[in-house]
Amino acid sequence: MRRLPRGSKIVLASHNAGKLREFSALLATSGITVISAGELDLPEPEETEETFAGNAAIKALAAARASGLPALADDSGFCVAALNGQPGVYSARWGGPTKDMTIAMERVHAETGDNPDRRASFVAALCLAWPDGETRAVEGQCHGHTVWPPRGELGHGYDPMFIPEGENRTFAEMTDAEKNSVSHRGRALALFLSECVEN
Ligand SMILES: O=P(O)(O)OP(=O)(O)OP(=O)(O)OC[C@H]1O[C@@H](n2cnc3c(O)ncnc32)[C@H](O)[C@@H]1O
Ligand SMILES: [Mg+2]
Repeated sequence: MRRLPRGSKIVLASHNAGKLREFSALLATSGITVISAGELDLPEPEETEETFAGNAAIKALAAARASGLPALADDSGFCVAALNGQPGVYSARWGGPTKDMTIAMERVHAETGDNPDRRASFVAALCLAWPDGETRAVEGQCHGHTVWPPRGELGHGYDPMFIPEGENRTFAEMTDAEKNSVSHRGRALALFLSECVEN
């Protein structure tokens, strides 16, 4: 399996500002240079798969083919036990056409109702795609529970309503560095660096 040489330039195939900020911190010391899909004016492909890995592959392949560079995509979501794992791969779509995350969090809260089961987790699937179509995927998870009302101004997405295991603050009350050290994305990226990048 091909590994990414140190010093490579790759496309980060995401249009989500919060993810891009976390990735740039996580990759800062990796020796990998990144350019975002937005900077290259790449279109956002439709995410038609039913799995995180499937949608990550769609995004990574589209960006790699359009740019001629290896591309790394992240497909992620919030999985709530009381909702049988929803919103899952539909996490962005629960925010409606403008991906309004306040609306998305309110929907999770409304649909959870008074169910005492507050367990939830974040999942991130990362896919590295090469312009010739080869792909490599890794996944990270972060378990915890939901809180309501939302708390904190940091982070993005569903962060204000999620407390990771062993913490009493929401992700939105933690700095990017604190969140990255335990998050689904931080864990997935650590695996990516060890399995997919030359040491
Ligand atoms: O597809 P790209 O361009 O990367 O951007 P996106 O925002 O559409 O990203 P996804 O399709 O992967 O959808 C993920 C959803 O899950 C949410 N999400 C993902 N990671 C998160 C995190 O670390 N904290 C909070 N919410 C997160 C995020 O807000 C999105 O609504
Ligand atoms: Mg998306």
